[in-house]
Amino acid sequence: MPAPADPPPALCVEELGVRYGSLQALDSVSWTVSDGEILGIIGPNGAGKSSSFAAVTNSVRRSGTVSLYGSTVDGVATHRLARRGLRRTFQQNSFYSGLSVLDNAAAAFTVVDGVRLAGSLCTPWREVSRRRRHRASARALLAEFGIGAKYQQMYPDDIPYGLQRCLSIVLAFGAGARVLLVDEPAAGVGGQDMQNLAELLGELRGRGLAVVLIEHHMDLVMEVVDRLVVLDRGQRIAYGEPEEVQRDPAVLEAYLGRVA
Ligand SMILES: Nc1ncnc2c1ncn2[C@@H]1O[C@H](COP(=O)(O)OP(=O)(O)OP(=O)(O)O)[C@@H](O)[C@H]1O
Repeated sequence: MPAPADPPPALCVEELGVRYGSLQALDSVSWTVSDGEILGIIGPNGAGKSSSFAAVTNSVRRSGTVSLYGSTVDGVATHRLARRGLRRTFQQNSFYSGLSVLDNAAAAFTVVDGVRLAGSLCTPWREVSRRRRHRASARALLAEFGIGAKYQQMYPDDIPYGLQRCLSIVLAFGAGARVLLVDEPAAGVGGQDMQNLAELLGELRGRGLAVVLIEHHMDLVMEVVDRLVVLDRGQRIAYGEPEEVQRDPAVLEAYLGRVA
């Protein structure tokens, strides 16, 4: 009997290209990430890291093919990809700033469950119990990730910045991410906050998420990633295990050498 085929990777990116006018921001870049794995994308400023996320989520015009769990998602709208579990966080936090941390988290569960306008009008009591359920799930999610009652009642902008960065990731998880693209979570954080981020990303990997991490802080990258893609001027110049990539002369020249 033939051996069963390996399952497809969570996300498979093939020959991704992005062009802004005359600038080739990304040129035929390929990589994969699997469930329970963290893939890092690094590279100097302007290398094409954020464009990679924009391309994968179909928020810019791009060439190449992207497959989610074996199904091509070329041309699928960004919000539909999110509903299918491909979600991203941004360099800037994007909370509902007029809602408490708890209500932001409850909104994530509403996203998963869907908004039911007809239900709200015709069976409002069901809607009330649905909202109560979402708040209970939100409270449990936040508590599970160490965001206690004290912070849950506050506005996101009023909680410590390091916690805001973790909250973005927790909300994306709560909203149903199976493949999570995390864009520079450690920008502006340090010390214990950086360690908390590393633990959070490791926790999500342990829960089977496929995580793609763009990050400039090399200590965080080297602590958490399983594999690395290195970009420079839109080209993939290295791809592999962190230790191997770290020794690659092209990487030392293009990126690590400039950091040291
Ligand atoms: N919307 C845009 N229009 C035109 N050029 C853009 C646009 N977005 C990015 N670029 C350019 O494309 C190139 C790649 O940008 P990108 O933001 O993907 O790089 P990056 O690796 O994420 O950089 P950084 O580390 O500074 O965030 C850069 O030269 C950038 O100036």
